Amino acid sequence: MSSTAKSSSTLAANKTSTQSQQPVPKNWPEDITYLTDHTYSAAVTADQRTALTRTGTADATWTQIPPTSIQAPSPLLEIRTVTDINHPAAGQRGLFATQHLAPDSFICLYLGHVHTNTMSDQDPHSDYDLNLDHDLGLSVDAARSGNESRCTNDYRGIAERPNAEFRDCYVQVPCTKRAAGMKWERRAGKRKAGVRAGEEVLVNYGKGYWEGRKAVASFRRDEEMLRIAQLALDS
Ligand SMILES: C[S@@+](CC[C@H](N)C(=O)[O-])C[C@H]1O[C@@H](n2cnc3c(N)ncnc32)[C@H](O)[C@@H]1O
Repeated sequence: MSSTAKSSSTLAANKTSTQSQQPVPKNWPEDITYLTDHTYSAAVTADQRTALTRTGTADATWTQIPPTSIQAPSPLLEIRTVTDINHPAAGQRGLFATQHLAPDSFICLYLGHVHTNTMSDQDPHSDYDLNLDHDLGLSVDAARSGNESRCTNDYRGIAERPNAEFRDCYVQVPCTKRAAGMKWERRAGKRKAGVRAGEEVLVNYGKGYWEGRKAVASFRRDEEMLRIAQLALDS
């Protein structure tokens, strides 16, 4: 599963996550912890964390997202329950733009629990797992905790093409070892071609995602999940 501000009154601030007094977006699922930054599995090593930090010039083209562009909840987005019965994810949640999101503009980070890709540290059944760094063997799972991004659906069966995509970017995180007290650390963020106000934000999960879901559905003998995965693969 990679722009700016409207009144925060479009997002309810009357509920809080279980861990803090952090306001959560309207329609946020009650059983999911709302995050404002990643959490990390104990299996993620200090070396892996360091490798996520911007050090060299090879990745200098990656966008640095200024802290002012990252708001939680995001005023750019609204989580809605999909009521259109022709929508393949009807009854589930989807993510919608509250205003026009300009082409190539930053939309939202994909936050969740960063884990290693070892069998013991991942949930193969998760529908919310996004690769963070293949070489480092790290992914982000938003199955139990995350932010608005976890509600982004795949474009298959909904639109002709995706209108957003996940791109690598950097955000500033606190660092006591740096004189500035901050360093740039890698994240996945959504941006792309432009999304009209009220339009659903859709990405391309990739065929591999749906093939994986199909395999899990077959293993679980979950007919409904199998049907959805096959539909997505056929569309
Ligand atoms: C990351 S979640 C997306 C948010 C999800 N709709 C929700 O309510 O939390 C991924 C799951 O959403 C559903 N989904 C997303 N895009 C879909 C599509 N194009 N067709 C059918 N189901 C889709 C599938 O159940 C998939 O496993």
